[in-house]
Amino acid sequence: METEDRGSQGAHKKHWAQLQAQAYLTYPLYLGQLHLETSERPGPLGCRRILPQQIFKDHPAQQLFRPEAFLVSLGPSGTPLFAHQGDHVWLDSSSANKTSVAIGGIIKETKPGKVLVEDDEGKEHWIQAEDLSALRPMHPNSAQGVDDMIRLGDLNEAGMVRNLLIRYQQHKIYTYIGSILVAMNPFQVLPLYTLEQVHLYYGRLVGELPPHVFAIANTCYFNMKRNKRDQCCVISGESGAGKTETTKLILQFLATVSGQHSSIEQQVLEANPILEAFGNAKTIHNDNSSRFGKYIDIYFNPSGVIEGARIEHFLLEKSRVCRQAPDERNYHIFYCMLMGMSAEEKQLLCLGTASEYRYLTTGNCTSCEGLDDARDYAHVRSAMKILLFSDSENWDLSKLLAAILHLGNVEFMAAVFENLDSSDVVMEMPAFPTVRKLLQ
Ligand SMILES: Nc1ncnc2c1ncn2[C@@H]1O[C@H](COP(=O)(O)OP(=O)(O)OP(=O)(O)O)[C@@H](O)[C@H]1O
Repeated sequence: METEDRGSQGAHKKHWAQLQAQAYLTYPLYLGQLHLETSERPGPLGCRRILPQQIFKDHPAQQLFRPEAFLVSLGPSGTPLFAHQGDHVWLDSSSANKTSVAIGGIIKETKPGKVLVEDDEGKEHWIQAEDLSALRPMHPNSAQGVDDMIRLGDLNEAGMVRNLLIRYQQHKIYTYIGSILVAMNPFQVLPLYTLEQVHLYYGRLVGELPPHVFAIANTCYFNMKRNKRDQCCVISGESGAGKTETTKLILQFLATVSGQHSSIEQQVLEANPILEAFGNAKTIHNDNSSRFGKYIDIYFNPSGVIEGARIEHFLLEKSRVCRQAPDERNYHIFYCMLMGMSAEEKQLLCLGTASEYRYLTTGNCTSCEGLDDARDYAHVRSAMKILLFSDSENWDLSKLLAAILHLGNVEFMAAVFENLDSSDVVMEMPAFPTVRKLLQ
C-alpha cells in the first residue's frame, strides 16, 4: 500500500502510515471520530481516540479533516478515501444512473456503515461500506465550475458535463474549451445580446471577459483585419441546440462592428427571415428547425466594412413539402402566407385556410404556439423589399407557393391506357384547373 506523503515531515509521515494501516487492518470504514493506534499511549483495544487535527496539524492532508463525523475507507487503488458531510464526490454511473458517465453529488449524511449522497439531479443514494469504491473525491474546481474547461481538475466526460450543468443553472450558457466555445441553449431570452454587450466585447481578447459568442466573433474579425486572412466559424450541434440563433448573433455582431450601418449590412441580416421562412419548419425537436445546411460567406473590404455576402445552401429536406411526420409542419412560408395575405390576394390565388390542404395537414399540426405566422409573413415581405425583390417577383413566388398547395389536393382515379393500368387526374375537382391557371 502506498503511503501518501507529499513532502510531509517525518513525524507526520509515521502517523499517516499508521492511520492507513489501521484503516486497512481493522475495517475499511470508520465513522465518528478517528481511532488511531499510536506507539506512545495505546487506548482501548489498542487504539486511542485522537482528533485528526492533532496529528495532521501541518500535513497537507489535514485539510481533508473536520472535527465532525467523517469516514475513512480504502479507495480502489488502496489509498484511503476521506469523506464527510458537504463533500463533493463523483458517484459511479452503475450506482447512480444507467448512463456510462459518473454523476456529481454531495455527501448529505454519514451513518455507521453508510453514507447518503445526493446527486446533481436531486436523487438520494445510500452507499454502503462495501460499495464505497463507487465514490471518488471531486476536484474543488469541478465542484465550483470553471469558464474554460481546459482548467478542469477532473478533465473527463463527467467533469465536462457537470461543469456545463452547474454553469447552466447559473444562467452562464457559454463556456470555453480553449478557443472553442460551447453554447448551451437557454430556451429563454437572456440579456446577453444588447448593443452594450457588443461594445463590451469589441476589441477584447478571448478570456478577458466571461465566455460569449461575441468574443468569438470579435476574435475572427480582428484576426481577419490584422492578418489579412479569411476566418471561419464552424457552428455545429444537434437539432435545437441553437446553431441558427448563434449564426444570427455572429452576423449581428459583425454587422454592428463593421461600422458603416449601410444597406448591405441590413441586407445580410434580413436574408435570414426569408431563408427561415422557406427552409425552416416546426419539428418535434425545434419549432424553428432549419431543414438545410448553409455556408455563409461575408465579404469585407480592407478597412473591415462588410461589402457583400453569399449564402450557399445544401441538403434541403424536399420531402417535407409533400409529407410531414406527426406533430410537425411543412415549411413556415405556407402557413405564413395563408395567415398573412390580404383577402384579395388569397382570392386571386384561390387560397383558403391551412386545414384545406393535404400538404399542410399530414402532421396534424397547422399552428404552433409561440409562432405568429401573420407577423412573420409581414416580416418576410419587408425583408424581400430590403433585398430588392420586385413586386412581380414577389407575386410569382406567391403563385408558385399557391400552386404547390393546390397540386397536393389533386385527385387521381384508376384508368386503363393501351391495356395497361394507369391513373387519370380527376378533372371535376377544382385543384388541377387552378394549378394550370397559376403555373400558366
Ligand atoms: N442563445 C439563445 N438565446 C435564447 N434562445 C435561444 C438561444 N439559442 C437557441 N434558442 C432557442 O432555441 C430554439 C432553437 O434554436 P435553433 O433554431 O438555433 O437551433 P438549431 O441548432 O439551429 O436547430 P436545427 O438544427 O433544428 O435548425 C430557438 O428558436 C430559440 O427559441
